[in-house]
Amino acid sequence: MELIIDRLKKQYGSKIAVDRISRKLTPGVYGLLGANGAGKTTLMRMLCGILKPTGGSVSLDGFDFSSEEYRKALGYLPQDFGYYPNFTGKDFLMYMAALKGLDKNSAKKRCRELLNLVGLESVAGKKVKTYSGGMKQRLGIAQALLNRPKLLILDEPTAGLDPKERVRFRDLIAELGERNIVILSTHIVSDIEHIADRILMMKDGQLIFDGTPYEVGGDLEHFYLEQFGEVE
Ligand SMILES: Nc1ncnc2c1ncn2[C@@H]1O[C@H](COP(=O)(O)OP(=O)(O)OP(=O)(O)O)[C@@H](O)[C@H]1O
Repeated sequence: MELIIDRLKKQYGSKIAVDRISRKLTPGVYGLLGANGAGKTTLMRMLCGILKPTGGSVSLDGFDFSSEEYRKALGYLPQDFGYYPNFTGKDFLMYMAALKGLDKNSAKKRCRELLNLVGLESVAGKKVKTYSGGMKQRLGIAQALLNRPKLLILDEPTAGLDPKERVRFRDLIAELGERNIVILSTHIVSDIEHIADRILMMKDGQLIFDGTPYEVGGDLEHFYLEQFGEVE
């Protein structure tokens, strides 16, 4: 499986948010790191086909990102995910499953599996408005997995998770990354260090580093601050 990003660009007026990024990705977990405004969300939204690029293209195994095949292979957790507070966790997932075109029986089965996977089975019948931030985030991850995506894109997925949830999340992502392409963004360096196989660092719309946490030489936080000119 291969995701090919070719000279992808997004420009808003005179501001270039993503500056002709090219990269081939194979299965694994990719941590997209960058300061606020580096272009992470813009890049991810283009990879999800919900934001039209100014130039360039993206394809997954030869299918262009505007195609039905690409959309079917994609799972996405946006940064500002809209939950329905009066839905129960289970109803919310069933609703998302219907939107994604799953038939009722397979939706029921898949929802049960996913609630179990993200550890929400005991609160599945409770309303989302009673959930903690971390629980909502786990529900968001579950909905992104409904269609068994080959390409999973998660924008700031670790926001709001407590330490125990972080460990659970890390294990889940590592497992998914064995056979799928998982791209997750964050501006919290320590979150990515233990999760990602590769680190993609963004600054001013460009990829300024692409390598393994090992290549960084041990201290990612220091390396990151160096790249962003915040170390004397
Ligand atoms: N709709 C828009 N119109 C104009 N400029 C935009 C728009 N969306 C993003 N930008 C600009 O593009 C740049 C990249 O923004 P983006 O949201 O992709 O960054 P980010 O790395 O995701 O940051 P954050 O971590 O804050 O989400 C920023 O300078 C931002 O101000």
